[in-house]
Amino acid sequence: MNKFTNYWRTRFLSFGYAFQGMAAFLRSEPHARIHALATVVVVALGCYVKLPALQWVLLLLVIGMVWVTEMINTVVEKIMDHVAPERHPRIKWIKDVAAGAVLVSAIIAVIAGVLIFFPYLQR
Ligand SMILES: Nc1ncnc2c1ncn2[C@@H]1O[C@H](COP(=O)(O)OP(=O)(O)OP(=O)(O)O)[C@@H](O)[C@H]1O
Repeated sequence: MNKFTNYWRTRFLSFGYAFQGMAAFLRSEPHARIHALATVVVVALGCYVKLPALQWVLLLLVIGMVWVTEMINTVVEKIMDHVAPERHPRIKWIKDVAAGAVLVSAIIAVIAGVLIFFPYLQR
């Protein structure tokens, strides 16, 4: 196999692993299924009120931010549980700050959602 083919084969496999990661996250984390449901509801509402492109972009950005922070928070929790199963104030700090990142993104997403949808729901 030449270098070029090998490069694309490796990239293709990496995509496969990333999809496996998303599937594992959805399978194992109840939070993920709540996010999935919320995402479907919000996207359906966006289609119903026929959001313009720019508002779709903003909505998708905040939805993505919640997913990404939740996935990273879950990874942080799993790493800490694996490498340091004992209780320790530093582990509490790490997990609390990671959870705080999810909270920040969720609060921003709710505010953005209200600002985007409120004018449509008033009509
Ligand atoms: N090893 C530990 N040492 C000290 N505090 C911990 C430890 N593990 C968890 N905690 C505390 O308990 C909280 C909850 O941790 P946990 O790992 O159970 O996550 P969780 O928020 O319940 O996530 P999930 O519901 O996704 O499992 C942490 O934010 C932290 O305050």
